[in-house]
Amino acid sequence: MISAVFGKRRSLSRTLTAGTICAALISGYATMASADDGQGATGEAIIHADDHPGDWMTYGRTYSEQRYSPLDQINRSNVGNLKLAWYLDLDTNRGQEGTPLVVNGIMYATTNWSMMKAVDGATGKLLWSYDPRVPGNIADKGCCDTVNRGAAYWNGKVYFGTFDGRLIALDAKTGKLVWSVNTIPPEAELGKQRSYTVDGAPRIAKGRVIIGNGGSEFGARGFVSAFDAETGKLDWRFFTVPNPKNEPDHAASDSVLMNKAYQTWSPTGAWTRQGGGGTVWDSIVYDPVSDLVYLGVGNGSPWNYKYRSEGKGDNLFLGSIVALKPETGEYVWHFQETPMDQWDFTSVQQIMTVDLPINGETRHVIVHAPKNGFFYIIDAKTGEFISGKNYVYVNWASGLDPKTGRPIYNPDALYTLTGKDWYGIPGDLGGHNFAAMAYSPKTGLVYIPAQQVPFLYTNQVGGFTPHPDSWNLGLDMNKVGIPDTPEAKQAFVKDLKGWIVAWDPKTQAEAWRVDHKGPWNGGILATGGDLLFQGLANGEFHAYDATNGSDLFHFAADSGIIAPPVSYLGSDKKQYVAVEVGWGGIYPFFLGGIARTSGWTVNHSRIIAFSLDGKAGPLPKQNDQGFLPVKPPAQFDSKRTDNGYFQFQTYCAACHGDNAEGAGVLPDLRWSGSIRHEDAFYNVVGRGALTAYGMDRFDSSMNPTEIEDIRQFLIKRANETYQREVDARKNADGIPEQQP
Ligand SMILES: O=C(O)c1cc(C(=O)O)c2c(n1)C(=O)C(=O)c1cc(C(=O)O)[nH]c1-2
Ligand SMILES: [Ca+2]
Repeated sequence: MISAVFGKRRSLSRTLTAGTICAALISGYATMASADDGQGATGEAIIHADDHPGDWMTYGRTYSEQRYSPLDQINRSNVGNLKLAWYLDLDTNRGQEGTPLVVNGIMYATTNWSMMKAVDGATGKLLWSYDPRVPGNIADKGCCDTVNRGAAYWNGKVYFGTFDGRLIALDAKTGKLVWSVNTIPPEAELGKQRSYTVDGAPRIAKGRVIIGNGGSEFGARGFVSAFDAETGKLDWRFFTVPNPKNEPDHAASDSVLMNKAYQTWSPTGAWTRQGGGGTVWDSIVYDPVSDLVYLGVGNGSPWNYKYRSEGKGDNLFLGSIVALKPETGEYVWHFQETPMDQWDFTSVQQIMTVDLPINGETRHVIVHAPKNGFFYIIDAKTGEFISGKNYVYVNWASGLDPKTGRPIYNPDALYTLTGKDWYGIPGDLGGHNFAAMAYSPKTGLVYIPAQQVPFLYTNQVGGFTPHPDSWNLGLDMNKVGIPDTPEAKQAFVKDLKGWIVAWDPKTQAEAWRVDHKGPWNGGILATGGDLLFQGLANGEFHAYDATNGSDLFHFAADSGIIAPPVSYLGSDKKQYVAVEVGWGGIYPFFLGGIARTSGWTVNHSRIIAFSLDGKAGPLPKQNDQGFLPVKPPAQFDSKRTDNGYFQFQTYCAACHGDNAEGAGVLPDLRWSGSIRHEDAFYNVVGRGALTAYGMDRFDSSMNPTEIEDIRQFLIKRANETYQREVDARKNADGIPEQQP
């Protein structure tokens, strides 16, 4: 890829060699004049990332987002001696999903609640931090924890999105604000059913900062915006689903939406009120070889295809990769992986470009492992489907049409059309979610943090009824949870799996795998030392042999890890491997107690960094008991608990856990002091006593009787589960016995 870029830009390489770019960066002349091809000095430095492999300048290290570091001081023969070099405690104990950037030895890490920390990569010393003060009451405007996946670097500035929709540029040296813009235009905010949050990392192409958003579980119409990196001025915007009236938005997407996409939706489905979805909440990739920006487009809103689009049409561009021109946002091509989405099958998962030998020629391709469970190889220039094969077990499709790549549906999986429940694999969390995969050019393998988490899709009966302040899926929220019987739980837990698939894209087959305890493990880093690094849900950090998966090193990080590691050189020229530690994201939030089966840890969020001569370990011992069961009030009103369950599953479960069992990130409401008194509970849930901590007030979505019903339900659940939770604290793993 590098040679392809160099070949194309010979004029540039004459005037500005990779060496001078690197030297310019290191001596701080990052503001040097842009090169003539519009990439700018930072763009060239990212394109030539392998000339300064000690940096990690963009989300996936290179524009190809392979998450491969050529560094090899740490390798298979010495990784067994890896030691903790430093750790930095974070000020939020929630899910940490960030990929830190490293430029000239300085780490820029974003953390939960959209905070940014600049840290000396060799010592862990905090240089500055920035808190954009996201209001606590908007945590429930996003589906999946107030996470943040990372930053972008350009020309002496660092950029990141905030959960309340801002894009912020800071001076990389001082942490001072340079500019801040609201990325959500007023016309997109259509009341309480529409909800936008920003938790993905921005990417920068040719001086434009491109950022998307999330919200399709509530009601949202997806779009990305490109802002001038220097000024923050809006350059272009691209909506991923049509305007409900098929009118121009005066955006870059107008022509393709009106001429191509609108016809793939029914004119009067619920999408016209609910936005249609298609949020671009994770992957946005610029490929300098094809000179295109790729968007990974998300699921439909509402999920229910029968309600959303009256069961008609493919619903472009849901579940698609869309390619745009970086300068204008003009549409170039698309490839739809999941037509007629009704499973939350987002295609936002990391888009990676590689050069692969295919039928005797080297082709520059996109490789993609979206939620739907298939591994796709697509021509990066044209979007032509080359091949696809399932990388996990799937039951919704028997395969892909070899010519078009369209899924061959299992008719039973189309549950909104059959009207019958569907136990889908993958489920809504996908065969692979945001946890990044990696590719090693040395082994030719793609390493996917794969998982199996089934989901019972059940239609909402009686038509689509949206609720403000709640997920609006068109599904029956009373049914999507797991019944609290040993049989139901055991059957479900038996189907939960998490592992690394080492996937050979040349043969479209699994080469080998490494099994984990359960789903929801961290992203993967591959290195020139023939190593893979991955943190696990059970709080361990591992190094594996990239050629065969042998486990070569592990470290007790004490808290679940979901973020991807990075590797870099510190100012001392030593190789470090670092990762953010912190259990959270949607799996423990929504699945609650069930998620504990991946490994039960108490969340102490940190950044940890390793080197061969580190002297900081092991980590200090901390409370590993978590929220301890408290004997609940004995009395509850059993006439109110059914409605309490319905209200809980509708408004509370997505953060506090299915059926009121927590997984240790947010308070486990069964043991909360506030369930002891009606007023105390109403003060929190109805009047917002804890908004500063992320707990919104719900008095505009529920009346006091409904809120009291929830309290009665919580007391019932606390009584049902108290003894088994007390007993579980005596087990080695803290998981109640009947959950094997
Ligand atoms: O449809 C959306 O807009 C949207 C947004 C997000 C998000 O912003 O984090 C997630 C999802 N969907 C989603 O489907 C999903 O599985 C998911 C997991 C996570 C996470 O960070 O744990 N976010 C999201
Ligand atoms: Ca989604």
